[in-house]
Amino acid sequence: MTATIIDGKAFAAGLRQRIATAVTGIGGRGLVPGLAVVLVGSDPASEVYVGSKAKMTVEVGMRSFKHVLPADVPQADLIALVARLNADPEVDGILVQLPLPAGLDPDPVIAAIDPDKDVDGLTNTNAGRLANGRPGLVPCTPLGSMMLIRSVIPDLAGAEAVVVGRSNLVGKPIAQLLLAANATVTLAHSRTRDLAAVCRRADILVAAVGRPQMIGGDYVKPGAVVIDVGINRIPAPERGEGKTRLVGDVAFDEAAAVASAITPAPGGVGPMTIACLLANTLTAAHLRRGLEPPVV
Ligand SMILES: Nc1nc(=O)c2c([nH]1)NC[C@@H]1CN(c3ccc(C(=O)N[C@@H](CCC(=O)O)C(=O)O)cc3)C=[N+]21
Repeated sequence: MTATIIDGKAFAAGLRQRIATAVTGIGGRGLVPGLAVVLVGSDPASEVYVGSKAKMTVEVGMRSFKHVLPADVPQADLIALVARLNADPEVDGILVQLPLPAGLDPDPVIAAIDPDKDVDGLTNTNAGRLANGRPGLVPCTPLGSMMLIRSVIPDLAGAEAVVVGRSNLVGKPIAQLLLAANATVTLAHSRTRDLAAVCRRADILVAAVGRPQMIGGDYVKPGAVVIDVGINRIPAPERGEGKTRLVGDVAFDEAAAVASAITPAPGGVGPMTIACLLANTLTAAHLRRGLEPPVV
C-alpha cells in the first residue's frame, strides 16, 4: 500500500479562508478579533515564527498586537503585561511564546492568562474543561491534528487510537479529543513496554514524542492513519556543510509504505497549528461576548 499524503498546508490555507469569511461576517457588527503575541527574548527561530503568525492574523482580517520583552525581564513585569492584555477589550486572544528564556517560570505566567483569552488552551481551567467535556479553548496542535484525522476518518467511534507522547501541550489533549470522539485511546510514552507492538494496534497513530524519525514502518498497522506531530531539526550534510533539515517523529517513507494515510512533516500538522490559533481567537471573540462561535 502507498499512503495518501494528508496535505496540512492546503487544509490550513482552506481553514484560514473560512476564518477570514467568518471575520468579515462579524465585522459588520463592529467586532474585529484581536490576537496579542508576547515574545520574550530574541531567539531568531521564535522571531520568524511570531512574524508569520502576525502576518496570517492580519491576512484573515484580525488585529495583531505584538509585545517583545527583553530576555532579562522580571517575572513580575511579564505577569503585569499579561494582566493588561486580560483587561484590554481589543484583545481576544493572548499567546505567550514558549519556551521562555532561562530564569522565567512559565507556570505562573500561563496561570495569569484569562482562561477565556487563552487561545493556546494551556491554562488549568481549559485543560479541566477539555477533560470534563465542557466548552473551552483547546490547544492548537491537538485541534489541528483532529481536523486532519477527521478529514480521512469522519467517524472515529470504536477506532483504536494510540498517541505516543504524554505532554500537556500535545499528547494529553489529543488523547482527550480522541476519547471525546469515541475512539478507544491508548496514551503511550517513553516507558511503554514494547512500544512498537502497542503502536501496531492503532487504526490511528499519533506521534508526538519529539524524537526524529523514531516511529518506523514496524510501528504501523497496515492501513493505519499516521499523524506526525513532530518537527525536529537534524543535520543534513548531503545539503552542504552545516546545513539542517526538518523531519518528523515518523520515518516517513517506511511508514507511508504501510499506512493508508499519513501527514508529512513539514507540511502536515505544523501549518494547522497556526490556523487553529486563528480559529481559537475567533472562538474566544465570540465566547467572551456570549455569542455562539461559528463552525469553521
Ligand atoms: N505558546 C506557544 N504556542 C505554540 O503553539 C508554540 C509556541 N508557543 N512556541 C513554539 C512552538 C512551535 N510551533 C510551531 C507551529 C507551526 C509550525 C509550522 O507551521 N511549521 C512548518 C514548517 C516551518 C519551517 O519550515 O520552518 C510545517 O510544519 O510545515 C512550526 C512550529 C508552535 N509553537
